[in-house]
Amino acid sequence: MNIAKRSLGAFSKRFYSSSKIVPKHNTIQDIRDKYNAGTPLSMCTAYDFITATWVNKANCDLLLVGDSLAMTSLGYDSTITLSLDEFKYHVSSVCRAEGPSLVVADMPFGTFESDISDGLKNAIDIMKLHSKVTSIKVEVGSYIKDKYAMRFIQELCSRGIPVMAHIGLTPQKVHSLGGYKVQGNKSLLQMQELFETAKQLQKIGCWSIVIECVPHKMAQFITSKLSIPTIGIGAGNGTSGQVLVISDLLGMQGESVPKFVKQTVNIRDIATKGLKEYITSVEDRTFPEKDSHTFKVKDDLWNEFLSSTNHK
Ligand SMILES: Nc1nc(=O)c2c([nH]1)NC[C@@H]1CN(c3ccc(C(=O)N[C@@H](CCC(=O)O)C(=O)O)cc3)CN21
Ligand SMILES: CC(C)C(=O)C(=O)O
Ligand SMILES: [Mg+2]
Repeated sequence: MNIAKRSLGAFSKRFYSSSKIVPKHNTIQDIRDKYNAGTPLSMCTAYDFITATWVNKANCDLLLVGDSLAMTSLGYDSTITLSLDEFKYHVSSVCRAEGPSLVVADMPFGTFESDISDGLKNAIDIMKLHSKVTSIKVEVGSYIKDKYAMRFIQELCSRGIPVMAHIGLTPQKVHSLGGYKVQGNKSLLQMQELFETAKQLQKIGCWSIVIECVPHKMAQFITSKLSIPTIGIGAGNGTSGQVLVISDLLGMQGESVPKFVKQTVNIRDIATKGLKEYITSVEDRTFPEKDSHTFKVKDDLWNEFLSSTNHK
């Protein structure tokens, strides 16, 4: 046994030291290291190749293919109507962008609620879309009321599928929550359940937790009692990191956004200004310009062409 162990050790040492199979993006361990060093984690959604290229180029730690794309990219009025096939199409396009951001993909509504084994199959299918998909994110209510989601998450974790849980305001439960409302501020019971849920999720193996729309104090308290990173959205700056929806952050839609959003630039205004300039230049024929936007043919060939036709 000693010999076997020694030779295996030698093999693995050789294998790893000469191996070129190193991930070209952040791993969960990289994120853990940053969290352990006390550095806040940045996460942002992306919905397609182009937005994913921006997120990677900006060196965002984590990239979420969020089911919010139903509303921001596809124009649905909630995340509930999004189909798994529609979602997968977006996950694939996001993953084609190169760069460091660790890709997490949401489990859309209806892909795991009816049956655990269906849910596992769908999670595996999402992971199989691209080697970049590193973790699945699952929305979960209180650990007492939502025993099903807790079990599903446990099944994923026990199979080695990394899970980022999502608690607080869980948009897929908009109807049972009665709207997109702040959570963990209504009653003692609700606050205790939120805290217990977070602890249970860590216990069953989640590697991180998104906390959405809860009071700053609650999110900070939960974060201080956990040893896995929390990623907040509308949860104050006491979490281990922050996540925002890219179209909110960059002002891509210009419609009303939740109060917790910080908009850093206004892409929609820049884009419409650029489009108006283009339209004007088309209408007044200043575009395309003679030299920079057009192609030429040699004079003698052109003359030959003209004389070969009947046209003068
Ligand atoms: N563009 C976009 N950004 C998001 O953050 C987002 C989506 N879409 N779609 C899915 C969910 C829905 N989310 C939302 C939507 C609205 C509020 C909102 O209006 N909240 C109120 C507080 C309501 C209350 O408790 O009184 C707010 O004032 O921000 C919050 C989260 C978060 N997610
Ligand atoms: C808002 C984030 C956390 C999300 O779940 C999404 O974008 O779908
Ligand atoms: Mg989501």
